[in-house]
Amino acid sequence: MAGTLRVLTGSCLSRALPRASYRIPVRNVVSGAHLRPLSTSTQIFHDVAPLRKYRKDLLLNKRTVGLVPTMGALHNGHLSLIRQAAAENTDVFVTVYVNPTQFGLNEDLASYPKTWEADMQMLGVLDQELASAGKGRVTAVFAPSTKTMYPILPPDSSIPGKGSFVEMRPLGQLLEGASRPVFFRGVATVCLKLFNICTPDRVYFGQKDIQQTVVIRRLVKDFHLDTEVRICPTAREKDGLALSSRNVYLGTRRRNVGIVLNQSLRKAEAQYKAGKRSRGDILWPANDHADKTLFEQDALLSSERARFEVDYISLADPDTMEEIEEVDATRGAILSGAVKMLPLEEPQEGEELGVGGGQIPVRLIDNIVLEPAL
Ligand SMILES: Nc1ncnc2c1ncn2[C@@H]1O[C@H](COP(=O)(O)OP(=O)(O)OP(=O)(O)O)[C@@H](O)[C@H]1O
Ligand SMILES: CC(C)(CO)[C@@H](O)C(=O)[O-]
Ligand code: BAL
Repeated sequence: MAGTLRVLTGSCLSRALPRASYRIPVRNVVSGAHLRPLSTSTQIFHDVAPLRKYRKDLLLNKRTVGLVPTMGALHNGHLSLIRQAAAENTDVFVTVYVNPTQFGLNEDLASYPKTWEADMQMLGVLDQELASAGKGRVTAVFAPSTKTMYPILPPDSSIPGKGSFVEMRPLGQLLEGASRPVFFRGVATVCLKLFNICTPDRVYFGQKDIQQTVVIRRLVKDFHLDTEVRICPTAREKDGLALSSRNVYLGTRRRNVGIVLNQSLRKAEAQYKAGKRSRGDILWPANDHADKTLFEQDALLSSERARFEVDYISLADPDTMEEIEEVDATRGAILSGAVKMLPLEEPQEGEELGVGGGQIPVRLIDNIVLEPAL
């Protein structure tokens, strides 16, 4: 049902923290069985048993836990999830774990940004803000090792991979899953583990990764997990670019062209808002804009251009992510897309190139929910 896609609205995006303001020191690392009594300050856990004990104590004290799973490299999108979790729970658990099984063998696991110190400082600043606002607090950060998360067999990212996995077919094989064949298997598997460890009352995910939210809803429903799934709106730059940990690799030239995805989706959305319902009518301006932008870039000198490939621009059913020919206005639909920003061919002296000198390909995703129109 379209209702399952409801994205929270409200103030969770309202206060962005400037990165320059990180000053709060990391506190309370807990790696063994020893635990401090319940406290308002953030504790960092690396192991399952002490976190479970901590969680149990919270339950006995009738406190509620909102879980925000992340892969670190925190930005204001993550913070918006945490603010929402803090508005709805007494305690927020943030997990920081770059899960290897969701990266295919040729994907960017090795280069995925790792900014632990900055992340902890960011959480410290945010937690102070939450304390002043009298909201729930970030009381636990769970940053497990891979041995902890995969205790029996080492993680295997190959398609026939050995191990214990959760798979959703065909949902996990569509769209993002078509380009990243082990992605949703890895996401569903690690989230099941995190949910089992943290037993959250609510879990918080960003709309930016819309197919992931559909996978998580499916996981919770199909496996009867006792938690509520909450989806928060996509935090964006002023021009509409979705915040993403991987944006640090873009550099100015690719970042300016990368907005093409959001622009294309908005053109499709305008068609829906104007009353169009057929796939062709909705998608053509999006494809047209992407094609024209691609053409423009190709025509530039290699020292000036930022080339990209469009992976998909999709109009899909909100529950199954399967392509649709016509939008049922009682259910709405999901417009989504992915582009791959290619390495710069000729980086220029003095150019702002981003992390990796403009040479790391960057996959950008975005989406717009077409709300039921009745
Ligand atoms: N711009 C955003 N707005 C709202 N939520 C976001 C945004 N970006 C990420 N999230 C959410 O934060 C959670 C953790 O995401 P993750 O740590 O992978 O960050 P990311 O920015 O999505 O990184 P990546 O570059 O890997 O896509 C997910 O639920 C994701 O949807
Ligand atoms: C949900 C998640 C933390 C699982 O590793 C990851 O896919 C992400 O950050 O979106
Ligand atoms: N935000 C989704 C995590 C990933 O791209 O691997």
